[in-house]
Amino acid sequence: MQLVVEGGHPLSGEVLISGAKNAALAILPALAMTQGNSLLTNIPDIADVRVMLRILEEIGCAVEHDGERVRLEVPAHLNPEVPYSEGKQLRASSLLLGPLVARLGEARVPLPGGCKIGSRPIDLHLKALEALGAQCVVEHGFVVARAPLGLHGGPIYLDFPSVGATENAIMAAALAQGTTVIHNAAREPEIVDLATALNRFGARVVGAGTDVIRVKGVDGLSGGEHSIIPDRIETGTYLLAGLMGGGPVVVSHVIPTHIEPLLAKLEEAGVRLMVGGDQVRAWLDERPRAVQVKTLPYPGFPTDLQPQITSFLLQAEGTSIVTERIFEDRFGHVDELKRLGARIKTEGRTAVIEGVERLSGAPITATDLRQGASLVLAGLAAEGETVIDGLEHLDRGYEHLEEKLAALGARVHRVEGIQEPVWV
Ligand SMILES: CC(=O)N[C@H]1[C@@H](OP(=O)(O)OP(=O)(O)OC[C@H]2O[C@@H](n3ccc(=O)[nH]c3=O)[C@H](O)[C@@H]2O)O[C@H](CO)[C@@H](O)[C@@H]1O
Ligand SMILES: C=C(OP(=O)(O)O)C(=O)O
Repeated sequence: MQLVVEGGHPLSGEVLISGAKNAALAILPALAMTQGNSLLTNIPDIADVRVMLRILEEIGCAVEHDGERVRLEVPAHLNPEVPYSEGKQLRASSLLLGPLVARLGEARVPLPGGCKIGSRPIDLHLKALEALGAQCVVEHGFVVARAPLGLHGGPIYLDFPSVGATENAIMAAALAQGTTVIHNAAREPEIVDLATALNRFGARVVGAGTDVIRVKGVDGLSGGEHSIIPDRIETGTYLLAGLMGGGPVVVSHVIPTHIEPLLAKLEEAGVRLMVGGDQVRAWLDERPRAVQVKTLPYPGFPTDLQPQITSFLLQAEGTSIVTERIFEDRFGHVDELKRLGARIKTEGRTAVIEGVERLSGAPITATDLRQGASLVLAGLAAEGETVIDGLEHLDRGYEHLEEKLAALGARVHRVEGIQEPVWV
């Protein structure tokens, strides 16, 4: 499958943002700690969610998935082993470690997959679980965590505010005996959404959204209902997509405070913004100005929007500097963007972008989710056709990508294996 983007047609109009991939992928594993029936709404219909639902079925849950609603029935007995083929496809499969070891006293989870943007160890997850009394080893490709006598609360000090380690720590602590205090916790909105959902199911988590989170363990969790927060990364992606041609574009059903780090940067670049209720409107009256961007844990600029803002800055006036501080290998878009005429140099974790007035379409390859999104954005601005391979990466995290872009006036379509020219 390839995505053909016919560039040079400015986007305008409104796009409805889906539920957050990274919140859904934390709250679905949390349900493995509950017993009974639950309903999650505003679930994004994306490949990663479908894989997570298959995993939940394989460990014993009954799943009904209908568009943006998921009903889950969790029985008293669950299988502690996450199937290898599914588990290794996702980074978020690691988020079943905490719930399964807390509930069953044992978890067997394959070393996770996800975007290849650095080495992505899970040492901080394991250190957190060990602080609660679990013993963790890697055997035959699986992380095995054991706590036959149950977990007990205590202090957890994270060396880095890792999103996944914070989530695993909260979930494990929710069913541990006594109180856990997580220091240097990640503050991302998805952590707050996880805590909100857990509290609805009967957990006692306070402080989510700050760097100290307290969890008082309870004996069990019931099911419940929860609606997933809007996806701040999808929100940013569509704002930037609209701005590739000047806009105006409106993103709806969003939480504007969650994208403040992006909005601040866009204002600096000269973007005009109107924020109201659950909508943000953005447009440009003139060519954007170059800016400096540095990714940081929330509330810093999100690494998951770094590739997309890099594409936006390709056409800015002046020289922009983008520094990636979260992942050591997240410039996979740079070489592909150069094929479209971008002027970028990377040195270590920094990219220096000299704005150009014109990009031109070419065949290019998506190799991870947000890198792929940045190629689509550049393709929208490039003259002629850009043909993008590797759509499976985009499908992991963007719901109805072509339909949403087409509704904004983009000329994009999917084709089955385009015939390469044959040279004789
Ligand atoms: C499914 C999900 O929610 N994915 C998100 C989550 O990934 P993820 O939870 O994997 O990201 P982390 O916050 O854990 O990773 C941040 C940094 O910490 C390092 N690290 C992390 C854990 C660990 O045990 N040891 C360690 O060294 C990582 O290699 C990375 O350099 O947060 C990232 C940072 O906002 C986002 O880009 C991902 O979209
Ligand atoms: C890095 C990402 O996802 P994952 O952690 O699932 O690989 C992302 O969503 O940009």
